[in-house]
Amino acid sequence: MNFFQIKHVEIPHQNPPLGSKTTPFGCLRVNWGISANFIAGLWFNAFAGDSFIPYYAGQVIDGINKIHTSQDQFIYAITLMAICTASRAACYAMRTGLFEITKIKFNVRVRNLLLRSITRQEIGFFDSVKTGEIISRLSADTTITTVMFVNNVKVLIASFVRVVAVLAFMLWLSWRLSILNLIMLPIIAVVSKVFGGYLKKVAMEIRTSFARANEVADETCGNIRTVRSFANEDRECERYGELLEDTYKLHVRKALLLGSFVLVERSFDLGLLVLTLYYGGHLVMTNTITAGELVTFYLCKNRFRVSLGKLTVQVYAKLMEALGASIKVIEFIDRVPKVRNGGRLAPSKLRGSIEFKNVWMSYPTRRRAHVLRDVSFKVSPGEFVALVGPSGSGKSSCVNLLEHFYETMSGQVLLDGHPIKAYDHKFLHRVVSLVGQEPVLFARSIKDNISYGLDNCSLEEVQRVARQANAHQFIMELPEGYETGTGEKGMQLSGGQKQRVAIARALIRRPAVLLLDEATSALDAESEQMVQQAINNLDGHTVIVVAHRLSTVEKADRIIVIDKGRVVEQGRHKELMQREGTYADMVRRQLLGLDTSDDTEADDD
Ligand SMILES: Nc1ncnc2c1ncn2[C@@H]1O[C@H](COP(=O)(O)OP(=O)(O)OP(=O)(O)O)[C@@H](O)[C@H]1O
Repeated sequence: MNFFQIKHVEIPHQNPPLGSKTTPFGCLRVNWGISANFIAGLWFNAFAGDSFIPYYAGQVIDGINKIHTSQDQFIYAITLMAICTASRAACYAMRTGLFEITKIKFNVRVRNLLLRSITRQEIGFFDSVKTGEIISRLSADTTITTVMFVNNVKVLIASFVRVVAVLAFMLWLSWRLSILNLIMLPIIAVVSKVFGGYLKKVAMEIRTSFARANEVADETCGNIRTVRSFANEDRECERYGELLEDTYKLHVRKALLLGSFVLVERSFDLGLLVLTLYYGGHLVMTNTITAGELVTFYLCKNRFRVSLGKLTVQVYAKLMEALGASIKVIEFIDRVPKVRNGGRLAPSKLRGSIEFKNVWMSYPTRRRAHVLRDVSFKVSPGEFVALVGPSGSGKSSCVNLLEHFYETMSGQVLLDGHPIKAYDHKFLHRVVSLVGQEPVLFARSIKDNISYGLDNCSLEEVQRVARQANAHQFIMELPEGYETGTGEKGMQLSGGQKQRVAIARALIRRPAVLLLDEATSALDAESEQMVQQAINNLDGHTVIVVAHRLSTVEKADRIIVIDKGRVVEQGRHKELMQREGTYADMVRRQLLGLDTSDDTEADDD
């Protein structure tokens, strides 16, 4: 952990190996040139400023006493004092500039490492950690960590050097007066330790409390339409206010702690001042030291106390506070994802066969609820398969496994005979494309949304897939065509338009496996039929469709019926209708306009 060793901050282009410790404190690079100058500057600063200036101030006093016999000592002392002051100012300027650069470099590095680590976490992590907390860690906590840390390391080094230099000078001036001043050190150390411990705890609570308030603000602003439609703005603001009130109370606790600490420290200081002047006056009267030396000692003692105070209150206590804020940041940076994307398999050709082999699954947040139970089925290359079943039966969970968002508890999900996790992360998501239930678009142009994650995609290619997804016509009717912005999360498009853009985004990758999870649910019958037609015409792609509207999957090569996490039937539409089982019942209920979406919650085992 060397904070002077900064040449440049390298942001790794590749992810650091999983499990490797990547704390920001360990990754600053070395520039010995700057470090050496820097340390030398600080030493000189400390010596010149804090030892020689008081020394020559004392010499000036003694020079004044002898001014009637010679002016030399007086002039000499003033000249050297001026030189020391100028050098000190130059060193101070250098130190300030270097630390400002260090601070921003450190901040940039911590933020980069944090986002890089967060985006590598498994999807289950985002089920339990809310976006508001992540944003809070990324913004406020990284700033506190880096600004406080670097600022205090600056003060720590400067104060430490000053304490050592000034103490040596004080001992040289008068060991008696020095010892008198040193007896307070152990007491201050104990007091600092106790207060520092409390401060670290409060600082952590403050950060967590801020993160909670941020979660509410993030949720409210992110879902403002829902909040407005329930006229719940005031309630949300009250919730936010209550959480901020908690933060305020914690800040009051911190202020009281700091105040008490300063009070204790200043009381020691006052007692010591009286003792030093009393005993120092006695030494001058007995001709052990001169009046000028007492002035020098007094000035040195003040600097010693200020520096020691900084080492304790400002540095120790504030470093503890920074540590409180940084614990979560470092924890997130060092977190090893529970689902590893460490596969290396990336064959040049993928046929697109899929097999679920005795798969059991539960979500990390509800370990005991099995959402898939011994699920087994096969999908051949180029087959069009539909997953149907009541709401909550586990259809999307199958899709989640195929995307390697989660891992199975037991059993295997195979793609072309290899476990999904054996595939390279980037390769897998190029050959397996998903259009989810609520597709999310990014706040950029339609063209950029369709070509998301791909480099050098031509407009012709984008238009080709947009036509396939039945989106071209509505896009051309927009004021700026393919350059039209979609707004945050695609809010400036209708649900059906969003779905068509999302389908085009999946098709442009020419995936070997296309997963459509209720991807056409927001389309009108005509658009749905056209998109469906396009999907049916896809050649050489394996297509898995999750659908509630059973009329859309009648033409599927195979329909797999899932109920309560188990495969209960499979076959073509006709076969299943003849079987008079769950599927036939669902179709009949839908034809009669009855609800088929009775929830089948996973049972706790
Ligand atoms: N991220 C999650 N964390 C915990 N439980 C989840 C999560 N996602 C889904 N579940 C639970 O898993 C079960 C199966 O959900 P899944 O989304 O697979 O059902 P589905 O058949 O696709 O339902 P629908 O047709 O309504 O989309 C449900 O009980 C659901 O509550």
